Amino acid sequence: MPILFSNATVLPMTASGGEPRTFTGWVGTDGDRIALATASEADAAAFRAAHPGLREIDCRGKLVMPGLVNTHCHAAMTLQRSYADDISLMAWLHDYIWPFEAHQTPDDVKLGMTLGIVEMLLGGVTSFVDMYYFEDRCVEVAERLGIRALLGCNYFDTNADEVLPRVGEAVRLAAAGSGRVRIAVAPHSPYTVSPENLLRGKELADRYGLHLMTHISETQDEVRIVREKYGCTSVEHLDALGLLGPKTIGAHCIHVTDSDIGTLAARGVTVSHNPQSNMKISSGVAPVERLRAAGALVTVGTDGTCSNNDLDMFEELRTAAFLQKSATGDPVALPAYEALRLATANGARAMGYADGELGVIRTGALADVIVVDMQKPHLQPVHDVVSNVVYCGKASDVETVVVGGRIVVENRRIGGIDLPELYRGVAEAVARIKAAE
Ligand SMILES: CSC[C@H]1O[C@@H](n2cnc3c(O)ncnc32)[C@H](O)[C@@H]1O
Ligand SMILES: [Zn+2]
Repeated sequence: MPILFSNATVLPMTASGGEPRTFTGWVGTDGDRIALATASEADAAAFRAAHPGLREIDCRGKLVMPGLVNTHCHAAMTLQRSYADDISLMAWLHDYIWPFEAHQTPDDVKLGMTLGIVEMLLGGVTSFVDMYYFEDRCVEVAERLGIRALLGCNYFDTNADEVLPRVGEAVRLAAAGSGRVRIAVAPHSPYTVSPENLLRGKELADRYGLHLMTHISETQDEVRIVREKYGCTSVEHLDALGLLGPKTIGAHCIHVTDSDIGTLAARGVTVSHNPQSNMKISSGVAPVERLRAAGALVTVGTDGTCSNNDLDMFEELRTAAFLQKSATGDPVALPAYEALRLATANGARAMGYADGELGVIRTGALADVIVVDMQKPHLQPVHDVVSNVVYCGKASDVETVVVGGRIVVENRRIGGIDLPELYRGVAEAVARIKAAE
């Protein structure tokens, strides 16, 4: 059903160039696309007349903007939220996360993924990039809840023979759905996956035309391990193997040399910056401003809820901006509009959408749109709407969410989801997994 958002403050965003002006007006959808973005009441009236039976949503005092794109996540790790805090990445993985994950069933992952997607949708995330296991369950949940997703089949050396032969099947499963959910190949990292298995993943990605995603240069420990094994940096290692290209998404990229930065930019790699996870695990600060200056495509992700510990992208992009200002000693670093662009238009590009096709509000773009209620104490007054969104916004300010022209959240409710039942199921699964450890 076509939708008309009326009397809204509209923040269109742009894929490149300067800031477009916000305007007061109307945004209309038809099918999965935006069919109207106008300040003209006459155009809105014509749209109404041409679309009898449309759903009109009064957005007085509200902001209509593109949905947020989370480019690095392990959504099913909601099961491990606050399970292992205040320790280093290596101890966290070896002593807590991997033992916990060893006892998870596909249905547990389905529950964790459901909780993660519910949290993201309610917080205005309309697209996400994920790396985890049991992709068939993840495809099923993403399709059911209506979010847009790029789901990476994660593997290590230990399970490459099990995961890689299933990639083709996952691709076919996703292709049979709505088109909003796609599959990617996801070797865990250059320190846990051998060159041979990295190349097997790359071969599959090329064969099916898929994205490839991995963790890159996340900690000093990684840098040391990779240098000891291969005599070079993680970026040099992956580049020598031919793994870096425009369809590669590298999470973190913290401990990178000037030459690595040049390589990431030259190859067109997406760098998913995950500031809260990096701060919490004390991994370091990614050189976002230097990456941007070199021309790299930088985006924002939350990482999993065991290292964050939530999936609030408003918080995340605020942290991204604050962290660059703090780390560089320059208050001008990563200004509000640029931070928001990382989490909208840049994220869309990272997922393979053409500039202007997603992550912006313009006629012809995919209709992934959110309505933010600005009638909140922390969002008033509005000297600058972008500043308010980036520096004051919260996931809980999102009222309505539309993905591909379909309403998936309305008045902060997701149809067909019984939240108390979901929380009970999650608690039971977690209790069983912990008892088995
Ligand atoms: C790649 S998902 C599968 C695998 O990776 C683990 N993991 C989650 N977050 C991180 C991170 O920030 N760095 C390294 N590994 C991570 C996750 O628990 C799964 O085992
Ligand atoms: Zn991660």
